[in-house]
Amino acid sequence: MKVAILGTGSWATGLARVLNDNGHQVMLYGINPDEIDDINIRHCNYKYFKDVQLEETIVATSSLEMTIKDAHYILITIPTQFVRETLQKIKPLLKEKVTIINAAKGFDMNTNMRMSDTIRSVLTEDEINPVVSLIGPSHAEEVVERILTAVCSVSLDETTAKDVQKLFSNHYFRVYTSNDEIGAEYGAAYKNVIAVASGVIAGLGYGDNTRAALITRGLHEMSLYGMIKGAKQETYFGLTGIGDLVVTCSSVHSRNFQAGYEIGQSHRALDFMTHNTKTCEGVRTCKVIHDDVMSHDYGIETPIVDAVYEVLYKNASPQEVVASLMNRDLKSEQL
Ligand SMILES: NC(=O)C1=CN([C@@H]2O[C@H](COP(=O)(O)OP(=O)(O)OC[C@H]3O[C@@H](n4cnc5c(N)ncnc54)[C@H](OP(=O)(O)O)[C@@H]3O)[C@@H](O)[C@H]2O)C=CC1
Ligand SMILES: O=C(CO)COP(=O)(O)O
Repeated sequence: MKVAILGTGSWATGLARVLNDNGHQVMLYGINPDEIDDINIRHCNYKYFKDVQLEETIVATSSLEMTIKDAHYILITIPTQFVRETLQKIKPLLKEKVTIINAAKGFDMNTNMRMSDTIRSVLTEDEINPVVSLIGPSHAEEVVERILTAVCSVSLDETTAKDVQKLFSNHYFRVYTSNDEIGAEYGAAYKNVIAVASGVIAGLGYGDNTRAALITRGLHEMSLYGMIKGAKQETYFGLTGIGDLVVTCSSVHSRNFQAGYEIGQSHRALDFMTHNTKTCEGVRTCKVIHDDVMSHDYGIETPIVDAVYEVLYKNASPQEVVASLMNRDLKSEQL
């Protein structure tokens, strides 16, 4: 099978290795000449993985047309803000029906739609098979080292979910199926905001108790929000829920965690917000969710998202925001 992979960043490279290990033909589409040359000439991706030697069968190009040509699958591994424009470029190039597999986590830049809806708003049923998302606790830095990982192939269509499950699964990469597209996609986006908060509390010097409390209350908050959107509650006890939340809140590999850490250490977000160039989708996701909750009467509270919003967008002191979170009215855990 040929898989066209959008992006030459960390997740594109990590998943390219999984697919290459499984005997599939992979071609990466990139916009960064250094990353493309690294992959094609030096067989590495030095910017992201200093010590990893890649297989020569993993190739990259700046030609979207060459990447898409004869591809059975198109894997989206670019940041969410570029997904719509890239799909619009792909649309006229499609000759046969393909399966789009989304691995990006967040919302569309223009419409704030989740990713599967964004894909379906650009590409029609005549052009693509049912959309699949690959979501779960998986940092590229570990996948590229073939460290045991489990994720979900999420689709409204069971047959396509199973097809993608088979495509990726191997002895170090285990894929489950799920049909809760809404739950998985809102969870994958929401957990990035909680990961920023986790970095902030680490940067401020708090400990394991604090992180455990944050993850637990973060899960509660993200499941309430997901269910408002139509998610199944049980999804939040699975790989796309608690699994993805734990890995992103606890790992030094997470750019969202790193962002929060930097902010916690520097006691203000202004510097980070002005200078950051890394993929850190929790920053925008925080605003999307905050604005959505503020403008609707959903009947839920989102104190962690609100706190991160204050820090990122109002330049509030992280220390003071944490103190005010702790000083809220006491309540039952179920609320
Ligand atoms: N890294 C991970 O472990 C995981 C990431 N994800 C998700 O995958 C998505 C990609 O993240 P990740 O790989 O980490 O990000 P990276 O920052 O590592 O890589 C992003 C890549 O996309 C390229 N790019 C940017 N814009 C375009 C465009 N318009 N067309 C083609 N390529 C483009 C970048 O080029 P340049 O270098 O020039 O900017 C870079 O090569 C995100 O949504 C993330 O949440 C999901 C699970 C795990
Ligand atoms: O989604 C991820 C892990 O599942 C990647 O998280 P970061 O974007 O924070 O690195």
